[in-house]
Amino acid sequence: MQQSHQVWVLGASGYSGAALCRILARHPSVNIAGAFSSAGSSPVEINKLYPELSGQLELMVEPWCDSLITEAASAVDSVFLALPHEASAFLAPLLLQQGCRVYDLSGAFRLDDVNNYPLYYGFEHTHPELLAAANYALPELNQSNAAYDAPLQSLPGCYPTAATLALAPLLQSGLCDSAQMPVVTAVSGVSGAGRKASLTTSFCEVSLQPYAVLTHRHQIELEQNLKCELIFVPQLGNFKRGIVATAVVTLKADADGRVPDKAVVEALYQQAYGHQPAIRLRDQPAKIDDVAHTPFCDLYVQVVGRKVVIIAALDNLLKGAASQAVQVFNLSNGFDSMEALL
Ligand SMILES: NC(=O)C1=CN([C@@H]2O[C@H](COP(=O)(O)OP(=O)(O)OC[C@H]3O[C@@H](n4cnc5c(N)ncnc54)[C@H](OP(=O)(O)O)[C@@H]3O)[C@@H](O)[C@H]2O)C=CC1
Ligand SMILES: CC(=O)N[C@@H](CCC(=O)OP(=O)(O)O)C(=O)O
Repeated sequence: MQQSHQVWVLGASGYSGAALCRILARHPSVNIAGAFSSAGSSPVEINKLYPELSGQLELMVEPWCDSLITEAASAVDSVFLALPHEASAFLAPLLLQQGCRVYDLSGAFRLDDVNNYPLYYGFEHTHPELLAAANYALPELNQSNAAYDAPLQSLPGCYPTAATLALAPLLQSGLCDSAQMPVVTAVSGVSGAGRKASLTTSFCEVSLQPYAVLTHRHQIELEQNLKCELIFVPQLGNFKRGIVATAVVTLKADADGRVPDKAVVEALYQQAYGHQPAIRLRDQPAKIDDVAHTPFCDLYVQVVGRKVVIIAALDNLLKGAASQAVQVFNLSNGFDSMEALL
């Protein structure tokens, strides 16, 4: 029998942390040695916070305290951080110093350029060396085994997971007209904003609405991933979980005016993702209910003449956060990438 891998989950009282606990609890080679909420909160059974977990998961969520850091080296192999960005930026370096492997679900280590942190995240980053050392862990695109040995695994944002998976095969193929910027519009369920109460996400206030147009922090993350400028319009939808992202690109005509046909474009996606267990290539656009509560990203490609639309759908709390983190954990530790996820 394989030895149990000891893990902590910080942010376990939040949406993505609780989703992580639920998955990790059924991982045959993992023991959740600690699950934490913010300092100053009270210890609580996770199924008191999330009654749907009753009968499925018994786990105490304890208040975090920074003095626990010194116990990390002896207590755990890995720590999952499902925390606000700045809290991750502070804690990850301390946990790495203790020799733990860190899986960070926040944006604290996603960007290459440290100067973008004040602008897009509202804080000064004090560990630029970790931005270079972190692996940007999008398993279907970053497939080098060595990347998953890095002690710091930085998980992509939910919108960038959907939009990067949608666009990468085409943009990398050289078949697109580079004079036309790709356009991405994406609608997210309200759980994308986390569990903490806020007026904008309260029941009577939520109504389909674009926000942070061209200024969202995922704009820069997407441009970094796809190595081009693009237009990104996120929208809040009045449903709980899931994202549908619609990406639009234009194909380039060759010198004789010929344009690649649908079969050529579909073959690119088949080649990139046909063997990827967390991606489902669909012949119809997915609806939210097809992907909610699943670890999949569903992709649909339509081509008419030079016009291409790629539609990606995923659960923001799973393929956009917790199940992707477990996929990455599995890759780091030599398990099947979908262990505990199917
Ligand atoms: N929601 C989503 O769809 C996605 C979220 N993410 C990222 O994952 C992270 C967590 O998001 P989400 O689950 O939505 O957030 P939530 O607001 O639902 O949960 C945040 C968690 O962090 C805890 N916490 C807050 N501040 C601190 C602190 N200073 N020290 C220790 N614990 C703290 C909270 O504890 P308490 O309950 O006591 O307040 C809670 O457990 C964020 O970085 C987010 O950007 C990434 C992809 C998708
Ligand atoms: C609906 C909603 O509010 N969504 C969040 C994105 C959540 C996410 O995945 O991104 P991070 O990990 O970068 O926070 C937002 O727009 O801020």
